[in-house]
Amino acid sequence: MGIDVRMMGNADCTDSTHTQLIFTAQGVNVQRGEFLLCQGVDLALRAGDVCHLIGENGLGKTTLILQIAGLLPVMTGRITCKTGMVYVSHQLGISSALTVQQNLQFLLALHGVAADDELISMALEKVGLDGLQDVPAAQLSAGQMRRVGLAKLFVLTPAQAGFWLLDEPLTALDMQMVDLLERQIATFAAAGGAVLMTSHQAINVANCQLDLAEYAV
Ligand SMILES: Nc1ncnc2c1ncn2[C@@H]1O[C@H](COP(=O)(O)OP(=O)(O)OP(=O)(O)O)[C@@H](O)[C@H]1O
Repeated sequence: MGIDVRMMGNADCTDSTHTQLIFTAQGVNVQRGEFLLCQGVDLALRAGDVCHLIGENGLGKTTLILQIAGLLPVMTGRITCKTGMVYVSHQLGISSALTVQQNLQFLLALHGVAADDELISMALEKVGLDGLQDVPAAQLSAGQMRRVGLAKLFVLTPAQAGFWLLDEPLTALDMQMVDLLERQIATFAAAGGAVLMTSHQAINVANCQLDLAEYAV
């Protein structure tokens, strides 16, 4: 991949080649309602950073991602993001009633991007869904469903959304797609984007990691 893997301190990926600060979490408590999972999480990501969020099952990785995405409240601490955000999760966002093409049109519309058929065709081809654009998502395999969500990452530019928040993006993907996605992440980071992603697999393109175990209560 031509990318250095540098496992560095949790709080700040300061070795990034870019200096522009994109995302910060300061003293954030990871919690579901009253149930506190992790305390005082700090993270600073600059343009070019790809951060691997790790921790054992149930520690709160998805919960923190949902808090960052604004889908769960941040009761303690502060999160700032200086750019548009793309959130990809295996649980949310794809409607089984809509076709592949309609789903992607909808996902792009959420980011204020016009449904350009040529752009969508290009993205679907990239993620190996060409020919399936008129198929209802209900008829897709788990891996194909994942690819619909990931197609967003092949359409939006860092200028449109410079922060990617990816929850288990590699789950259910074959090795070829994992390789393609890692290359896309590396390209995005090199173009000035920043990424925070969970995965129980190693991520070759990560340059830092956030270990939630260090903040567990
Ligand atoms: N919808 C929910 N309502 C209430 N509690 C939940 C809900 N989803 C998860 N939890 C609880 O919150 C805790 C953290 O879950 P979370 O999904 O954030 O963990 P995780 O680190 O992402 O785990 P995994 O590696 O298994 O995906 C768990 O103890 C879980 O029981």
